[in-house]
Amino acid sequence: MEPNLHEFSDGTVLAEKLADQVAHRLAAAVEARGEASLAVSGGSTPKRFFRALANRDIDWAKVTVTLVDERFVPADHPRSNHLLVRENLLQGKAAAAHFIPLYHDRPSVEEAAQAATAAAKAISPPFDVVILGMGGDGHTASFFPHGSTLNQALDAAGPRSVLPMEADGAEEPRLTFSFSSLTDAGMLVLHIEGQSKKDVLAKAQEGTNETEMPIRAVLHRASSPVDIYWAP
Ligand SMILES: O=C1O[C@H](COP(=O)(O)O)[C@@H](O)[C@H](O)[C@H]1O
Repeated sequence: MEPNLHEFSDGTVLAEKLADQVAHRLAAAVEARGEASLAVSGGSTPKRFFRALANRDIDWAKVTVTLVDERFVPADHPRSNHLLVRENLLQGKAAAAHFIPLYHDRPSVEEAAQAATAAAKAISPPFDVVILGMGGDGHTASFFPHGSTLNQALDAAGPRSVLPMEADGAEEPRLTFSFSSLTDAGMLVLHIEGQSKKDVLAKAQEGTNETEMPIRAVLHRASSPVDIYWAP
């Protein structure tokens, strides 16, 4: 299934449109099932989108928010994805949402991943909405090129779980939801900005080696359609 590319004039317009679509999807899930789930990325790209979404008028108390991946650092660390979400998404109306962190204070990232897998069982699969990002090296979530558990993480037949991940390009050990946890979401979005990310996307779409560019796994074999949101 070919991804659908949605292009916007700038990041502010993109943030508002994406917030509209996500809010609509979450509200529909709340209406249908009495609850909704949203898994978001960290990094530098999603901040404007988070701020736009936080103002949307939905029943946030019935929404569970988590991260697609996390750095193995406490929630007050400047590189924590949880900190980014707390300061930009879990604000205003969205402060009523329930947040499930991936970071757990454990002696090793492997033990933290086990704790995160157990905590994530509170969310009924599949996620209603998953928002992925992409690094300049072609990583998404914490599926890093040549990552220590990459084969396991990208196994479509693997369990829904949170895995530890270490890689040269990752700075610190990571925690990441597995491919099977993320790619059957009701709404699966890849949110990228800037010409350099568009060039990385084009390179990813041309080739097939997932160890070099793990984003290819999502682009080529996600079971849900992938909507790419891009702005210059
Ligand atoms: O390390 C990470 O990076 C990617 C991309 O981040 P960006 O700063 O280039 O937008 C992000 O999607 C991921 O969640 C994060 O942990």
